[in-house]
Amino acid sequence: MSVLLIDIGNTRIKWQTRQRGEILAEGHVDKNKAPHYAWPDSIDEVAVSSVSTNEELRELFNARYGNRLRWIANPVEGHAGFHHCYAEPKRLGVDRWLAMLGARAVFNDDLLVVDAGTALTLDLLDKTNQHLGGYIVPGIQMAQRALFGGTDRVRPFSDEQHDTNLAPGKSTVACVKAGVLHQQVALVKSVAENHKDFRLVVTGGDGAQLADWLDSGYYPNLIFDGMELLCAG
Ligand SMILES: Nc1ncnc2c1ncn2[C@@H]1O[C@H](COP(=O)(O)OP(=O)(O)O)[C@@H](O)[C@H]1O
Ligand SMILES: CC(C)(COP(=O)(O)O)[C@@H](O)C(=O)NCCC(=O)O
Ligand SMILES: [K+]
Repeated sequence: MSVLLIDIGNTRIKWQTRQRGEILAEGHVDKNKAPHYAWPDSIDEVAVSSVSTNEELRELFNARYGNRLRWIANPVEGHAGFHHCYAEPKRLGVDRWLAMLGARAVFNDDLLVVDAGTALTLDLLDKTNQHLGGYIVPGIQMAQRALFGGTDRVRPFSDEQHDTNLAPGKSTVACVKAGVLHQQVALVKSVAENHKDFRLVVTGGDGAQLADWLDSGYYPNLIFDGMELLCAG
């Protein structure tokens, strides 16, 4: 049984094809290029998780995959021993929920699941699968854009591009890049410090960059792992 797993985030679409847990192929595409993208076809089942309300994409995948398609827009309440803490569980981002399910498949510990995408999310899941809550802040790109877009003189000067690290910046761009990265690393460290027994697990498009500055592994496939588990029942 082959499955196509598609994760629609606020910035881009990621996909993988899998057979019994083995990754056969993967890719990513900007949302606006999705209609003209060469989507895999010889597939038994397709699951799409989406945090973006996008009827065009839904119609696209519906037309392409018909009754093979399962659309996951919200966490499934009462799923396999997972306990929500939101009064309205459907409001929890389905990507956060799937990343927690995916992380649980790998680790039995208390978990701090960090997803560095458009937004940076941090979620605490204890050993009994009780979601204790989390944090949402702008992700790296969004935080930088807020500064460049919301001020007159903090500009993305093209003659100031360079590698990013946590050292104090010596140009506008360096100050913004180092500042935003430092802020994100410091937030994760601070939450981890307050939950010392929780294992830190990092995923998301900017997760590898973040994990470099943290005492943590990078697990790029947590959302897909969660989706595959959900599809398996
Ligand atoms: N090939 C890529 N294309 C676009 N963004 C990328 C790519 N590789 C890494 N990134 C980073 O990943 C971030 C998006 O992460 P992702 O987890 O895909 O977000 P979302 O799920 O919110 O769409 C971007 O802000 C960018 O910094
Ligand atoms: C927080 C998010 C925007 C993160 O999305 P992403 O960065 O992966 O695009 C998404 O999980 C979402 O829309 N959540 C709904 C609100 C909530 O989780 O409470
Ligand atoms: K995220």
